[in-house]
Amino acid sequence: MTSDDEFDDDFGDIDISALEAAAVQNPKTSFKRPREADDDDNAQRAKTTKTEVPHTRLLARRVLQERFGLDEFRLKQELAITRLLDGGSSVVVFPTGAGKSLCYQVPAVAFKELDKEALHGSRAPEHSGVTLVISPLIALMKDQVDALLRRKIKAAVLNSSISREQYLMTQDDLRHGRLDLVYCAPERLNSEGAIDSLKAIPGGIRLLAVDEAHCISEWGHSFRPDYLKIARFAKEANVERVVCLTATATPKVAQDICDAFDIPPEGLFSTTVYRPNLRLLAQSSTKETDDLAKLVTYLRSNPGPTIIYVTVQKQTEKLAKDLAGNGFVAKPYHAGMNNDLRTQTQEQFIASESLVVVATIAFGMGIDKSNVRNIIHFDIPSSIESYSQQIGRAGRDGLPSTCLFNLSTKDFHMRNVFTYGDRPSARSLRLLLSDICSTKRKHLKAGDTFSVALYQQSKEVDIGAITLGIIYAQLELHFHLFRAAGTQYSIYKYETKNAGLIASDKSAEARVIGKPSNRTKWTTVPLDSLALSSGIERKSLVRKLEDWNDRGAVQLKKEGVLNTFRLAKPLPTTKKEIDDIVKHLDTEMEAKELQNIQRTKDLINLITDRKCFARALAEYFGELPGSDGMREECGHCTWCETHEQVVLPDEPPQTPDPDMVKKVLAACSIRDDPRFLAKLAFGIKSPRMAAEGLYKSPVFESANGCDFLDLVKVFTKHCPSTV
Ligand SMILES: Nc1ncnc2c1ncn2[C@@H]1O[C@H](COP(=O)(O)OP(=O)(O)OP(=O)(O)O)[C@@H](O)[C@H]1O
Repeated sequence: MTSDDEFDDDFGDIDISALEAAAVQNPKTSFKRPREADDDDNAQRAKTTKTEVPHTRLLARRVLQERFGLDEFRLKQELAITRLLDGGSSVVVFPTGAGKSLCYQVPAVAFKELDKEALHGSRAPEHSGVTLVISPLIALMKDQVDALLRRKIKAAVLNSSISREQYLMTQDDLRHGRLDLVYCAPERLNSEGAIDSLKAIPGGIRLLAVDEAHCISEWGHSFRPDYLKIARFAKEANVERVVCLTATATPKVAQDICDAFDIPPEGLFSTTVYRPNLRLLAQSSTKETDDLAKLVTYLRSNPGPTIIYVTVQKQTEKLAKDLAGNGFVAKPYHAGMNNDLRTQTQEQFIASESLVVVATIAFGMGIDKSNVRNIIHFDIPSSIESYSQQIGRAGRDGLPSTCLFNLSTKDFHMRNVFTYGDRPSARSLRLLLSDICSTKRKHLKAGDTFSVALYQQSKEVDIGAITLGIIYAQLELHFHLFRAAGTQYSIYKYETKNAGLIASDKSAEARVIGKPSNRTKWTTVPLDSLALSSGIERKSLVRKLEDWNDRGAVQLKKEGVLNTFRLAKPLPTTKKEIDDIVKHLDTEMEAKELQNIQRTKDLINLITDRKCFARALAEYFGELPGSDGMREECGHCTWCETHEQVVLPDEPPQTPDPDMVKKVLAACSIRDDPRFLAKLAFGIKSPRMAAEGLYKSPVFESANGCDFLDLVKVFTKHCPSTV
């Protein structure tokens, strides 16, 4: 289980290697970058930089007005944009909804204008280069691209949401320099083919925009190791300049971002998180308090569009129903709902003057609604950063809005489920490393590839999919064992639709694939062995099958996602080498767990301190008193209004009950993993627990009032063979 349903992972991009192969091979679209053109580009880049400076500010304003229909820049938009147009890189830290997107959209359009204006010749339009936007939010990319297309700005997405035809078309557009902006998810940089095609864009990557850039920092609240690959990519692809954007960056996180892309301090443009129109309230309650009644009273006296944040998907449904029972129009929203329903709820919310949406953190990113009147935290957010980002969605129109934090002792259990659930046990790490470095891969040398079915491996080693992804990224980035090379399907089968078309195909690939089975409806194509025996590349065979599918000769079915990795050196073989990696990973996971515990403490301290909330928030993000109009006291938070501390009821964790321990041990024969037993007793799900059918056992969550780490200690005594 993980708290990270904030982002849509792009793991669905699985036929990417085949698509890339198709795009590259298409003779109509293939592009060979002429040597002379490269050289010209470089020379012109050097020349134009000198002449651009006086024009850039005016040009940016003109693009803003003529292409985006807006009058003037906000905050430090103009400073950040001008710096980019002048050839520098920027880090932009503006609050939610402040207008970060324009900081890359305006330059993306302005580059072509700059080229036209340059005094000493210019790049040809098709050599103007592209702005590549990396964002973890697939839905948001699509919304932005649609909005840009409406403004006649040429933009496209490259992610798992698009069809094969759209993908090939976008690749073609890229190769011919027809796009101003292209959006993709960070996971795309796990594909060698995708990296190669981005590197081959004529005119190069003029600007790389990294959205949600706090994910780069290990100190950030949602560190994503794939983000570290962006900086590596930026160097390898010689991107001309970078803009990193985030709504939440402590000084440490901002520094990490600057360091990753070698951006000097003058490239950092940040504005205050202080929002004078937001009234920040907090109230505490005990396990016995009727929180629903309190919420209903609050909503009756604070009408208007409202988002209520809770932690788990089920709770969104229940609370929305409870509120509907009390006469409110309330809807749930979470990542598990189908896309149509999510879109419908989102659209209703945007149009509504009164709708209450009860949501997980999946709701809000990219929702451009100016009159949200209430943001309510009905659970404990994961960090001050998340809290700040979420309250930032209130009152974008500048009108008074309220943010209520309902802090209840009963919510700590769920927060801890997320905090402790993300860390795999040492046993799981050992199993994983033994599996990756198994003897079957002993013969592999640097440059060779190996493939893993991550979904299957996740179950076998009892590590959730997202954590597994993080570990693979660490093995790549910290241990330099291999590099992610892409994803592919393990099984290709087809049903014949037009036997004549297949029979008339005399290509080498068709010969190798052979005749369709006449005994079964579906013919399975053993791609790996055919490629090995024939010497024809696997991707050429895949391309042939896709081609048959496109021409209606067959209906193709693809199953079983495999992630492929290219070795940087032979995999470790000795027990010591493997143990060292396990130890290192375990130490890192422990540090991360402690960091997450501290994040919750920091947030609780902020709410329960004897201090103005708004001021404490601004200080957390490194703002000094007096900066940007921030006063000693905001005058309208719970502290400022009452000068009474919000007191968290003292409800210490229970001591693990020996009877409970006995029951857990009686219900489960596992004795090789104390963390597993502690998770079972505490109520944290895991792939192994699902396989053992233990969720329904009465012992699951039977010790939810205990401290999780106390439980680990108790169960360690019953697992003698583990360290
Ligand atoms: N200078 C401006 N003048 C008027 N409107 C603007 C300006 N800059 C941005 N906006 C508008 O503000 C809204 C929010 O912008 P945007 O989505 O870029 O914010 P953001 O900072 O990326 O927010 P988030 O953190 O939620 O992603 C958009 O409707 C955008 O058109």
